[in-house]
Amino acid sequence: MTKDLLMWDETIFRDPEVFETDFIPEQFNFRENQIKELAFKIKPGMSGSRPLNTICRGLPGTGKTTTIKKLFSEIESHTQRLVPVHINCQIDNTKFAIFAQIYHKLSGKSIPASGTSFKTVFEMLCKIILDRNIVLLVCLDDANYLLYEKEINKILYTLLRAHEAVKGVRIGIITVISDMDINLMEEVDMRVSSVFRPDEIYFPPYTSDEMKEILLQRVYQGFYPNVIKSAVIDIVVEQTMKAGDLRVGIDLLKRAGINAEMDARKTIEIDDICRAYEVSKNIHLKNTLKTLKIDEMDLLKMISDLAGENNEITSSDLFITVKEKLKMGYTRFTETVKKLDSLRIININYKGIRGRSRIITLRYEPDQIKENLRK
Ligand SMILES: Nc1ncnc2c1ncn2[C@@H]1O[C@H](COP(=O)(O)OP(=O)(O)OP(=O)(O)O)[C@@H](O)[C@H]1O
Repeated sequence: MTKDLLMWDETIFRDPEVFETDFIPEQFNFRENQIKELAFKIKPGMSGSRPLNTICRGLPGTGKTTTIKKLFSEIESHTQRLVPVHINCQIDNTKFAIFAQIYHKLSGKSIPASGTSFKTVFEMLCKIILDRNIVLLVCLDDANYLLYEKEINKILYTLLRAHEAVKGVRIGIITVISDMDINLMEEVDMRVSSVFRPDEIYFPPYTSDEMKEILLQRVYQGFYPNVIKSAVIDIVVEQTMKAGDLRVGIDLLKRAGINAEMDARKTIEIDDICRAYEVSKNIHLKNTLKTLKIDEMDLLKMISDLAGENNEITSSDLFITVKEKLKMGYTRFTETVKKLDSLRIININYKGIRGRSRIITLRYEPDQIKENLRK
């Protein structure tokens, strides 16, 4: 019986890979300007000069990482002079871990887990750069993760001033930020800002038509013909726009396809999408929560606790508790509430004749939020 199930080779997926999170699409529309701009900043590195520093900014799922990965593979296919290194700061978020990753990329070797000082790693790295006469281009993706412990200052300072420590070393930096409220230049100290001077490249959210075209492309590549009707795709687009993150739509297609296959059907129906959405909608939540600062997470957890007890939450009552338990000031409190609203995690409704009293409600189940808060 098990054998029959596993060997059943009829599938509606032509290429399941296209629904994976690390899939790099061949066709990458609506980001031509960003690619062009970033290429222009990087270009000096191709002939041995230092690339210009940049900040790529945009909400989650707006194609920042894909743009960079595409450009990096283009660089690698044209030159060995400029060496791009992509760092995922969600995973590597200390100075040592980041430089160890860069060393690994350049040498193919890992740093021994213990006993190697940062100074040694740095010197080994600079030696490779000089010996091979290369220019380094480091992308700090999801750099918001470096802000928590102010680690960003140590990392940027070391990268930006490397040429002062070792003459001839050239390094360009791309930082990627998915939090629209963070002004990186305000977060770094003077020693860094005086040499960093990045240009910003903005990645706007996709419109509904753009989302539809991107998702249609995945459908053509990922499913066999006629697996999903146009009207059903429209619902996927609608749900994706509601969540505000393209990843939700891609995940939704994959899960809906699996749902249809589990029922041994050859077409994806609306019900498959609705069932899938219950899981896929968390992708956006997870991506959004990861961009929050610690005190913002604390406030959200408090709202979730109160909402879980079926309380009506007015902003004035909430502030009394917040002031007492989180020691948060009023300005920061209103800023954070506004941010949670703009990220579509909470809703703010105005109540009362003069509309002064604000009621806060969650857009998700309280438990769903608490489960996805990393802490
Ligand atoms: N223009 C596009 N065409 C096709 N697929 C796209 C496009 N933009 C984004 N995607 C897809 O959407 C998903 C998210 O893209 P990406 O990781 O590049 O976003 P991001 O802005 O870096 O997000 P985050 O800030 O959360 O890291 C990926 O699966 C990517 O393939």
